[in-house]
Parts: sequence; C-alpha cells; structure tokens
Amino acid sequence: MQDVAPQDYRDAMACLGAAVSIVTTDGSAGRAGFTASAICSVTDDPPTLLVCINRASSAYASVTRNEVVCVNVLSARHEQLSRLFGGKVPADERFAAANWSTLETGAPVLADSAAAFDCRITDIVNVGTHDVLFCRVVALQRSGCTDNLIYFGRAYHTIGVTDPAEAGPDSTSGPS
Ligand SMILES: NC(=O)c1ccc[n+]([C@@H]2O[C@H](COP(=O)([O-])OP(=O)(O)OC[C@H]3O[C@@H](n4cnc5c(N)ncnc54)[C@H](O)[C@@H]3O)[C@@H](O)[C@H]2O)c1
Ligand SMILES: Cc1cc2c(cc1C)N(C[C@H](O)[C@H](O)[C@H](O)COP(=O)(O)O)c1[nH]c(=O)[nH]c(=O)c1N2
Repeated sequence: MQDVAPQDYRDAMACLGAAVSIVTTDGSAGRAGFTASAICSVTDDPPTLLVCINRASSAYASVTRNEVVCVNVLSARHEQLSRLFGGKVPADERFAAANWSTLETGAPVLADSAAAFDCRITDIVNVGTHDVLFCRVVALQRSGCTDNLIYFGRAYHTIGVTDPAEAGPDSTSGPS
C-alpha cells in the first residue's frame, strides 16, 4: 500500500475542527491526564466512546494500567488548562490548575467541564503510534454545556449556542 507523507496527512487533518477534552485517569498506576481531540462516540448501547492515545504520552502507562478514564469536554474558559495538559508539564502542576472531583471510577472529573464521561476501558487496539481505547461510560455529568473549545487550523476557537435551552439541562447520572 502506498501511504501519503505524515506531514501531508497532518496538514489535511488540521482542516478537521475537533472538540477538545482532557482525558484523566487515577488508580494504582497513578494519576495522569492529557489533552485530546481524537475522541468519538461509538454506540449508545452500551454507551461507548473511543479515545486515541499516543503510546509515547506520559499518561499512557497510567491510563492503560488503571483501565479507567474520564473524558472531560472543555469550554472556551479552559483554553489555558488545555495548553497545560497538552504536554511537557509535570502531572501535579497540570492538576493543580483546576478543581476536580470523582464519579464512579475514581478518574478525575473537571468540576466545570461542559460534560464529563466516566469510563472503564473495555478494549484496546494498537494502530501505528497510537492505541485506540474503547471506553464504556458508567457515569456522566453535564453542566453549563453552552460552548465548546475547538481546535482547528492549529489554533483554539470557540463555538456556542445562542439559546442556552438548546444545550439541555444540567445533570449527573450514575449506573442505571
Ligand atoms: N491525535 C493526536 O495524537 C493529536 C491530535 C492533535 C494534536 N496532537 C499533537 O499536538 C501538537 C500540536 O498539533 P497541531 O495540530 O498544532 O499541529 P500538527 O501539524 O502536529 O497536527 C495537525 C493535525 O494532525 C493530527 N495529528 C497531529 N499529530 C498526530 C499524531 N501524532 N497522530 C495522529 N494525528 C495527529 C491532528 O488532527 C492535528 O490537529 C503536536 O505535537 C501533535 O502531535 C496530537
Ligand atoms: C489540541 C490538542 C489535541 C491533542 C493533543 C494536543 C493538543 C494540544 N495531543 C497531544 C497530547 O495532549 C500530548 O502529547 C500529551 O499531553 C503528551 O505530552 P506529555 O508526554 O504528557 O508531555 C493528543 N495526544 C493524543 O494521544 N491523542 C489526542 O487525541 C491528542 N489530541
């Protein structure tokens, strides 16, 4: 198979705007977190999303050994936090910059995230430099879901709803 050059691929992927989240974990393998845009809904039954994580990431060992993650969806106000979790800053310094709680799994939940998906990792598929994590959502939290931090063209942007009712009510859900 003839591949395109990685740089050409990245240049084209820079045209694909994506929501930004902070993926966290905690457990016997330690607390860790990283900024992620490669996140996608897989199915609502059972509620499952996927996260792509670079195996070279400082969070990789903790994420895969703890087998739990929380996907914290970011709002416009979280741009600086996203930069902190985007690399090269010690984990304690990343977490010190915000308030965190927990839901079911013990993975850190960002207090004012637009939405937080608390998950157990059920399957992992290795592809190139990354692992694709299939994550079963066991609890979630929504609050102030009126805007999103977006990464597009190698820069941060914001999108928002004009009528807050469009975003629906705040809520917290556990296992049904
Ligand atoms: N999926 C990812 O792992 C991913 C996504 C976005 C950004 N990043 C990292 O953030 C930094 C800044 O990125 P940028 O968007 O400003 O410029 P960039 O040129 O590195 O990336 C452009 C786009 O290519 C994709 N991409 C980049 N690196 C990738 C990788 N290693 N694997 C798969 N897809 C990748 C992303 O969609 C990204 O938005 C880089 O170090 C980049 O590797 C990684
Ligand atoms: C906007 C944006 C989006 C992403 C990233 C960065 C930024 C700025 N990074 C990179 C990731 O956050 C960073 O490489 C890790 O924090 C690893 O750095 P450390 O090894 O912890 O220093 C990233 N990494 C990854 O494995 N999957 C992803 O989806 C993304 N998405």
